[in-house]
Amino acid sequence: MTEVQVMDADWLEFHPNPKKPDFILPKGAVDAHCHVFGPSPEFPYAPERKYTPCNAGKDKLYALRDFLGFDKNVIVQATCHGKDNRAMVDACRTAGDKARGIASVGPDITMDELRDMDEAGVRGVRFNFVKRLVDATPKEVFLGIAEKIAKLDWHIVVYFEAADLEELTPFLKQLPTTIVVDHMGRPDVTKGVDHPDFQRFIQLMEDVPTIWSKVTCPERLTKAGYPYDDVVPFYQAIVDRFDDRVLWGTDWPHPNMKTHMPDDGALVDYIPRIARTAEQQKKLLVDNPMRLYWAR
Ligand SMILES: O=C(O)/C=C(\CC(=O)C(=O)O)C(=O)O
Repeated sequence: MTEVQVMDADWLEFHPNPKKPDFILPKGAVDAHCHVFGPSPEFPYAPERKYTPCNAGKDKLYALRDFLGFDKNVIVQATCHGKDNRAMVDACRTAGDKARGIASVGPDITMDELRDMDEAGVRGVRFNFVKRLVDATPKEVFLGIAEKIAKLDWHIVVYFEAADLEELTPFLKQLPTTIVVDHMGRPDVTKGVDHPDFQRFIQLMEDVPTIWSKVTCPERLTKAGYPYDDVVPFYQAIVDRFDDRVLWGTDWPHPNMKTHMPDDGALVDYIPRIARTAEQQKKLLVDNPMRLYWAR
């Protein structure tokens, strides 16, 4: 019998009717960080998951894409689906050239399986180090996966929290591909841009020209709450230095938000505070994601 997977009691569902953004996105803009959840039971959540979300399938994602004015999506495998990439791959196939994917795979993945995903639009894997989301994976396992995916010219998305960066740095420097760091490595924004923890991240991007950053998730990083003023200097510090290596995304459907659910239209309106010039905005929303995900 199919198990009914009920969302967690404290789960916050995505915004039911976001505002139409005032900020007009440049033509061809890419939402380069979002997820699909299920829908279960068609795409069941993984037994090893740490949370059970609401269903948030491809149809809803693509309706939001069109409503906000985006042209394309990059769909990142969320941990609630473990290493079962079917929902994400199905969403990519449905969107055709309008979506790319980031998978989560184990060490036993074969080159044939990777090639199948590549044909569907997958262009990378995600290594997750956030302890509340996943059980730890040995670094040698990640290095083995990195060697395989490098053959397909994929890249690696890494998700970690600021406190873990120092320990992770030698590992990141060993990875053979481009690396994209989720949400600027999740700085503690109460410490300020000049704190050694955030300066360490800036220094890493200075030292390693293949490291990119997503300038995403003010709703997650803020301590002050909406309109997320406290996160603005962090984004500007990264975008002003590395405007060729930054990506932006909604993070829809906003997993594990506990304080509030952001309005996706208001998140789009926040973009001009992250990237202040039209040139920076075009790089962030069009040129950079196109170079990384749509080169072929
Ligand atoms: O959207 C995100 O990046 C953030 C997540 C969830 C997540 O990534 C996952 O489950 O894979 C989080 O911080 O809870």
